[in-house]
Amino acid sequence: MNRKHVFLLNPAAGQGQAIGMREQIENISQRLSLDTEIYETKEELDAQVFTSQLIKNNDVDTKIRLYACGGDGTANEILNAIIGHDNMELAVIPMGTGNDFVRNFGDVELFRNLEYQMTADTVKTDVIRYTWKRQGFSCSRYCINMFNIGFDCNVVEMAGKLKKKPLISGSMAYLAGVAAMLVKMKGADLKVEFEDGKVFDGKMLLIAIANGCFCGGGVKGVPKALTDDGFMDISLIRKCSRRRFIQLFPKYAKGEHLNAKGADKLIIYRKAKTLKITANGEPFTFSTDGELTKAKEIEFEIVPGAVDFVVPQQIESNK
Ligand SMILES: Nc1ncnc2c1ncn2[C@@H]1O[C@H](COP(=O)(O)OP(=O)(O)OP(=O)(O)O)[C@@H](O)[C@H]1O
Repeated sequence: MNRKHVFLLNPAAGQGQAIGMREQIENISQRLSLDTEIYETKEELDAQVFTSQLIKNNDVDTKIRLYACGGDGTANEILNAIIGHDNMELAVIPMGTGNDFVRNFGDVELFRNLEYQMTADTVKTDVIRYTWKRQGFSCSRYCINMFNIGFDCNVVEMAGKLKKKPLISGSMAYLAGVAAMLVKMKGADLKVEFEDGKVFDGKMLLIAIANGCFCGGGVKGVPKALTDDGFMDISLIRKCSRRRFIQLFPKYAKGEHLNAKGADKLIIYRKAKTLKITANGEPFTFSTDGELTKAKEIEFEIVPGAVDFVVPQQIESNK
């Protein structure tokens, strides 16, 4: 089978570092005699549109490795084009702000090594399908890393606004977003229906529905999530005082909050294959792999082993 390597560079991700990769990609491709194409995304959803077109024009004997050179948002767009198609592999070169999905596979720096990426094997990775109504029509899309609603989602929203200001980097914007949201402590008011019939109905600080553990640039908010166990992990933190959450936050960031004192009363943590969330009132904002949407009701379902994901390993040097 033939093999092609297609790099999608997102100039809007992180600090725009993806654009600087062009020369390095060309040099390595030449040295390893690889069939390579480079494409610079032009706008939101362009990575998905370009990939769909590529799949349409592909012959059945060519395997394509697609490299999301950006953050989780770029990877999400490629995922939504390749899902259900044979001979497609997803690689992520972390050049975004948070780069949270690759953190599930160890050293982020390994993912920045192009040669490792171009020669690595893939692993089967689960994804989460979600269905919601847009202008009366039912839509389904896929998430590779995490959904956030409430506190974490509000931080993403605030950080997105701050990032546009001059001299504020992505990580600074995220920290400022956390600070702003600690002042507001705005959560969400939702009905959460678990697959075993249990229901949580009311105000909460946040809920995360996760395939991977990390959000917000390394915050290990859903610490038991595994990308290949056939389950999504659901972490719900009940409404609590600012003081209580500030106490908990250092543990939350490190993924040590589930064993903290009083955590059993504050946190509902479950593994599940399906889940339904409905707004008690106005539609709520949710973040999918860091991108924001509004919905009144969403249904989630795990799709086990849906993607061949490239996991680079250190290559032993001969020197
Ligand atoms: N040329 C472009 N101009 C503006 N936006 C673009 C362009 N190309 C892609 N995008 C959009 O940029 C957005 C951000 O990309 P991405 O999520 O990969 O980076 P990030 O937000 O810095 O990283 P992370 O999600 O890991 O924090 C995506 O919504 C994508 O659709």
